[in-house]
Amino acid sequence: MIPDLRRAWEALSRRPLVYQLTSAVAAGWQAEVTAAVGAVPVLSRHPAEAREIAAAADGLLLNAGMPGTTSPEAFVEALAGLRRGRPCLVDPVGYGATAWRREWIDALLRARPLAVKGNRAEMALLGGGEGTMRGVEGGEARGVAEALARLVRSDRATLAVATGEEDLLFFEGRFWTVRGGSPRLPALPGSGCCLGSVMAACLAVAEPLEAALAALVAFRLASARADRAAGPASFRSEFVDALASLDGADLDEGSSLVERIRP
Ligand SMILES: Nc1ncnc2c1ncn2[C@@H]1O[C@H](COP(=O)(O)OP(=O)(O)O)[C@@H](O)[C@H]1O
Ligand SMILES: Cc1ncsc1CCOP(=O)(O)O
Repeated sequence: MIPDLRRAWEALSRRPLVYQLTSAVAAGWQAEVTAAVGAVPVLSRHPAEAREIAAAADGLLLNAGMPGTTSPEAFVEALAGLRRGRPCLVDPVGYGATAWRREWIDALLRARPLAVKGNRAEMALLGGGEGTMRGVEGGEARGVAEALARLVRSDRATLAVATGEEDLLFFEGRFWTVRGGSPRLPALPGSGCCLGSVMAACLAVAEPLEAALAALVAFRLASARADRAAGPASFRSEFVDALASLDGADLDEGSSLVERIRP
């Protein structure tokens, strides 16, 4: 049975506060989509206040995209401040691009976040498969499903997601896929970062599987609605409008994009 995505989406009306340590290149868009789905974004990057902000947050997003010199310290502080039972999502942007980033993200996963989500190459590399990275752009990937399962079974996260033409999710021993949407979405730098923001918001108010699938489906639905935009800039704003317009009934309907599979 497909999990209740409507329930997860409608729970966003509780307006969770989502603390997001993320890249400057995507931060504005991430704040925008967080607000568009009804959640409340906060994005300070200073280590001196990260613990206090995290303590007040309903959920935390750690995005490794564009680290500054104090990011590792700020991430550690945020993890220390997050209240027990509140979810943390790690987005391992650019995993494998440099040795330093690889070690930094490996260390983050030792804190056992609830969820980890990246593109196929990032997730393959993170979980011991094969992948190529060009800057933060993912290329070829092999062994993605095995990598997701390995990440969860080795206790580095409870739920793992690899995005791509078809999103793949692993949770409690089961694989799920999500299809559809517009290929114009991944062409925009920061679209995966935005997915991390909405997924973190959903995780703050709903059960992990429902929450993660609701965010994945919402992105597919909204990108399909924006698909006819004239160019990348209008696609982006139509995508945000579409995301803001989604309701529980849309998510019910969008459940048809989800499938449970046995790879
Ligand atoms: N071929 C595709 N068609 C539709 N949506 C896609 C496609 N590839 C990726 N997506 C979606 O675009 C967003 C960004 O995914 P992706 O490019 O894989 O990650 P990243 O931006 O982190 O590299 C996600 O919401 C993902 O589901
Ligand atoms: C271009 C770029 N450089 C560092 S982070 C970043 C954004 C990557 O965002 P996404 O992985 O969501 O496309």
